[in-house]
Amino acid sequence: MGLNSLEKENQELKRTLRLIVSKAERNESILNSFFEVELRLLSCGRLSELLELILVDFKALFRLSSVNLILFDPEHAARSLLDEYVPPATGNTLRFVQSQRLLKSIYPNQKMIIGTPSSALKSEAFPVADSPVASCALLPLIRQNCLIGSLHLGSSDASRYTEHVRYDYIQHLASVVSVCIENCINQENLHRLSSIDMLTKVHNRRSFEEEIVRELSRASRSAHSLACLFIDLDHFKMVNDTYGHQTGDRVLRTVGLFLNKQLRKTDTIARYGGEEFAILLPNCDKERALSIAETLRKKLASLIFRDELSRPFRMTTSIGVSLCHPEKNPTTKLEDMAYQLIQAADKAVYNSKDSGRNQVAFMPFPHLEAPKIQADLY
Ligand SMILES: Nc1nc2c(ncn2[C@@H]2O[C@H](COP(=O)(O)OP(=O)(O)OP(=O)(O)O)[C@@H](O)[C@H]2O)c(=O)[nH]1
Repeated sequence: MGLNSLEKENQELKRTLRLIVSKAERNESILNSFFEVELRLLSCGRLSELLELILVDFKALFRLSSVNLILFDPEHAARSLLDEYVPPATGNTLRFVQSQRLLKSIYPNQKMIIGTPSSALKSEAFPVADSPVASCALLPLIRQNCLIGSLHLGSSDASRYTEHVRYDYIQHLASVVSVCIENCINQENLHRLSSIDMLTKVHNRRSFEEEIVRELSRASRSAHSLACLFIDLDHFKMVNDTYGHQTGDRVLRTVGLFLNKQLRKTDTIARYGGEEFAILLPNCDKERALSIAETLRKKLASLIFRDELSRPFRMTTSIGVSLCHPEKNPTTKLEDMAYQLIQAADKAVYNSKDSGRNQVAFMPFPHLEAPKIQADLY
């Protein structure tokens, strides 16, 4: 072999090596970015955060023209967690289905679909008209052998997703997405369950005590006041004794439902004790808090309850109101402030009961017991 041809072969080998190295570097960078995305997926604590990552960030991170997601949500477990979540408007959609029919028709054998979508599949997978999708990867989301959703990655580049290439990393990503979706839904529902009162479906005491600190912090940042109402049912023992415990339970449920309907979404309603409800009204001054308390008192007194035999009866309530301006107490710890606000509202209820029940009483914050006068000083 001549020197020339050796030189040529050498150059050819060097070029091939450069190609292999650059391919390996590209693969490594793809793997690294997938690894990063995986970590971000796993660190999402809320379903809304996870969906934002999938529907918005995936598009930019993977240079896609469209990302769409279908979730199988037969019992509204996911939807109920997304009350305040607004899905992205452009190009990407989030759909919930109550039956598996659609998912099974897309994935008859639970395998991912790669390539140029037929127009029927495209309109199903990328429903936003004019989505510039020339090739796509449709990934079944599977948990315990059951289709829980479908993730659609669309590219305007026809050669991006082709049947001739293996896409193990995307398949792996779909498995991680499936686990994360299931985890977020379960965790959030569990947290919700542990913070609601099972009988009345309003917040429980533990959740109220967390919420009051959060609301005080919010009020402090925005220099607003926070009003706290305690509502105690009058002579509730008599309701139990006269009409039975089950009727008593129904009264509590009705009151919880009623309070939920009366108040704003930003207000917090909790069952603080047996027959005592607590309410937080953010950004509410004294006059408004007293007027809301008076309206609730009147409306509650006009509710007609019925016992097991359909006998009608009414209930009255004693309501205590207090109010706090956290920014005026900058040296007090939020936890202490919360305790004092609860104490003040509770004391106000006590005064209302003392003055004959079925009325609203106000106790200023901070509520300090009058100092006891010691007899031997006189
Ligand atoms: N049915 C039912 N009763 C409850 C529940 N929790 C507490 N209670 C009852 O609520 C009653 C509260 O009685 P008291 O503390 O004497 O208060 P009251 O009879 O409302 O009297 P005042 O508050 O002084 O007007 C007790 O009989 C409790 O058994 C519950 O979950 N369901």
